[in-house]
Amino acid sequence: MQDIAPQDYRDAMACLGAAVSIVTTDGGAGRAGFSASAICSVTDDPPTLLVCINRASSAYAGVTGNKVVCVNVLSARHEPLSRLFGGKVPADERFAAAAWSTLETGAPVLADGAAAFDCRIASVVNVGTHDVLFCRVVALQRSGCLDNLIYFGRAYHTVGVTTRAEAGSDLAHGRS
Ligand SMILES: NC(=O)C1=CN([C@@H]2O[C@H](COP(=O)(O)OP(=O)(O)OC[C@H]3O[C@@H](n4cnc5c(N)ncnc54)[C@H](O)[C@@H]3O)[C@@H](O)[C@H]2O)C=CC1
Ligand SMILES: Cc1cc2nc3c(=O)[nH]c(=O)nc-3n(C[C@H](O)[C@H](O)[C@H](O)COP(=O)(O)O)c2cc1C
Repeated sequence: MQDIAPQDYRDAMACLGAAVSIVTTDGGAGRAGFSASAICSVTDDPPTLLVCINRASSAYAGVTGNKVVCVNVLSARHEPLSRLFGGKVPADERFAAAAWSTLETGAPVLADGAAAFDCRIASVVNVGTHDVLFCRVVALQRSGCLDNLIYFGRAYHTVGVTTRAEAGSDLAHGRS
């Protein structure tokens, strides 16, 4: 096995582009949220996704205490919001920069996000510095699914369908 330094691993991971979401929580353990790219779909039955959260994150106590999260998928216009939720800014200041509602769990739902997955945390696996959260989706919200904010090469980018008025409904039916 090669001895792989964390920096070498990060340099290689910087080549793996990923969509950016804001993961939020609220409840007895407080309101919190952070920008996240380490998210993926696990299974559609039961609808489950996973989120990797650094245990050093300011959002960690809230997320694991409340046991609920909402994964708010971001569009291109949310880059400034993603920077705010990317660290060092107090939670109140992060949330003051956008409009929020709730679905079933009480975790904040971004009003104009591309999609929102409202989840209860079903199980947690500790791996190194992070916890992997397996999240059961209990409610959904979809709005204009026209573009995504992407993080690639340590910078923000956009990918999307901007020229077709029916793109949202086409995507909903799996057509491309
Ligand atoms: N999965 C995570 O926890 C991620 C954390 N970040 C945070 O944002 C900072 C800036 O990131 P970049 O500008 O992309 O430069 P970077 O060189 O720190 O990271 C490059 C890539 O490595 C991965 N990565 C970074 N930190 C990681 C961590 N602690 N655990 C697992 N994977 C990690 C991500 O895929 C990231 O895009 C990072 O230092 C980190 O604090 C960013 C992306 C993912
Ligand atoms: C584009 C981007 C993606 C990130 N992805 C994750 C992630 O998947 N998991 C994670 O724990 N932190 C991720 N972070 C870092 C957190 O957003 C945040 O910076 C970290 O939790 C520390 O912030 P704090 O000041 O709230 O403690 C990401 C940051 C950026 C800018």
